[in-house]
Amino acid sequence: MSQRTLQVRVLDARIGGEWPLPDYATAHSAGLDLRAALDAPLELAPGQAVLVPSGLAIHIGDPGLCALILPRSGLGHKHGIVLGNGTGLIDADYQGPLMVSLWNRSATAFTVEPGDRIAQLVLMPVVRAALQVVDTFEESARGQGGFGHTGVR
Ligand SMILES: O=c1ccn([C@H]2C[C@H](O)[C@@H](COP(=O)(O)OP(=O)(O)OP(=O)(O)O)O2)c(=O)[nH]1
Ligand SMILES: [Mg+2]
Repeated sequence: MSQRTLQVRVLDARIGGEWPLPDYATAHSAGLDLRAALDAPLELAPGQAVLVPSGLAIHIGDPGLCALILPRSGLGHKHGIVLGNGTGLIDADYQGPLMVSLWNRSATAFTVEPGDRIAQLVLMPVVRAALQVVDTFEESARGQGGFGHTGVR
């Protein structure tokens, strides 16, 4: 396991007070659960997306890292509560409030309570590309085949 320190600013005093600072739920969990720093319950209508503050700001400060915000599988599968942006990408130089775009993709309204764990943050390595323009590629076995060209079985 690799571990880094991560600078975090607590923007909502309930974090570290009535709600714990994000932590890994089990010894090998990859994600830190983020909470909804809401003042009141939030009802998400079917199809609605709302930007929810996490109450935190992070500064990764290392161009070799980023963070991803991912849905929680239970909320996503059982209740259709996923992310309005698919996946949130947090750049290493971002210092603003960490926000979670919560999207109710289901046909049923869903209520998020203040302090609910709504998404998870995963720190990831980044390899940045230096683009090299070429006229042709050395041909690979796959070539231009894609989008299911290998079939299903
Ligand atoms: O779910 C998310 C996604 C992004 N961000 C913050 C961190 C990220 O570094 C910044 C910009 O995100 P991104 O580059 O994905 O959005 P953009 O629409 O391209 O905005 P920008 O023009 O600011 O880069 O917004 C969040 O707080 N939550
Ligand atoms: Mg951007």
